[in-house]
Amino acid sequence: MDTAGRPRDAVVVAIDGPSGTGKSSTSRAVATELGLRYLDTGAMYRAMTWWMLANQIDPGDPVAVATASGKPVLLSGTDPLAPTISVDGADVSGPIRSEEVTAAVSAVSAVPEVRSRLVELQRAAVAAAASAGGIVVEGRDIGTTVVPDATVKIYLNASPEARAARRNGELTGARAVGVEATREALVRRDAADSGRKVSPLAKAEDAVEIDTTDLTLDQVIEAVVGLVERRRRERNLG
Ligand SMILES: Nc1ncnc2c1ncn2[C@@H]1O[C@H](COP(=O)(O)OP(=O)(O)OP(=O)(O)O)[C@@H](O)[C@H]1O
Ligand SMILES: Nc1ccn([C@@H]2O[C@H](COP(=O)(O)O)[C@@H](O)[C@H]2O)c(=O)n1
Repeated sequence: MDTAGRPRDAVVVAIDGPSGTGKSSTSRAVATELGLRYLDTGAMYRAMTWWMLANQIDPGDPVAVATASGKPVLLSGTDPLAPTISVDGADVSGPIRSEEVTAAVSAVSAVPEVRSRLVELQRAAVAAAASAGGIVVEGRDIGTTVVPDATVKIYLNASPEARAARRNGELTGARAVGVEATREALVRRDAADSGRKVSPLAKAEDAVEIDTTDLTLDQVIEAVVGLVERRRRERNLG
């Protein structure tokens, strides 16, 4: 066992960064390539936000959100090839990506009671994955708060322009709002996430920062896999 009580060969990879830097795409590919589980913590905050909206609780009312934060039953599936998220037994993987949820998620995520509940669930998922070799966890505060003793910590970054172009490339139909509006929305959300008091979006001191602006997704995946494999070799030699 290591100092965290995990099997010595269990690997925890923390991947943090602002929206549109490639965390989900990179995390799922790295987990698949290395035979690890995968947890999308952003989907958990989105699911909590979706539940608040569905139950007519004002996301801008921190007291109401805090009071209700223990009610929804959230369940994350950690298969990187088919990750899932359900609320009270219902699959919400589609609805949590709506514009309404995206506009409200930062406010809900700033409520301390929401964070303490979801961090508890995230740590339980990390512990459960240890016997299966480990897990890649993506989010905003994984390396700083959720798993500060992670085997490898990565902080992905990219210019707002590159991130907006990528995000805009995903938006279709009525959701396509133009790259400038997308950039403004990303910058607004980044500011809210990094400016909040409780576990803000931040790079852990011991995280490796990768600027993905001019890298292809495959190059980012290759870089992260290389870092994990190097750390595994160092630990086996230690
Ligand atoms: N290095 C890259 N070069 C080009 N496109 C990329 C790169 N990384 C990711 N993408 C694309 O950008 C879009 C956003 O990627 P992804 O969802 O992985 O970002 P994210 O950081 O998880 O965003 P969010 O935090 O909002 O979920 C996807 O369409 C993905 O394929
Ligand atoms: N560890 C985390 C992960 C996410 N959040 C909040 O959720 C929002 C959505 O995350 P996506 O990865 O789906 O973009 C994000 O903007 C944060 O407000 C968080 O607080 N902590």
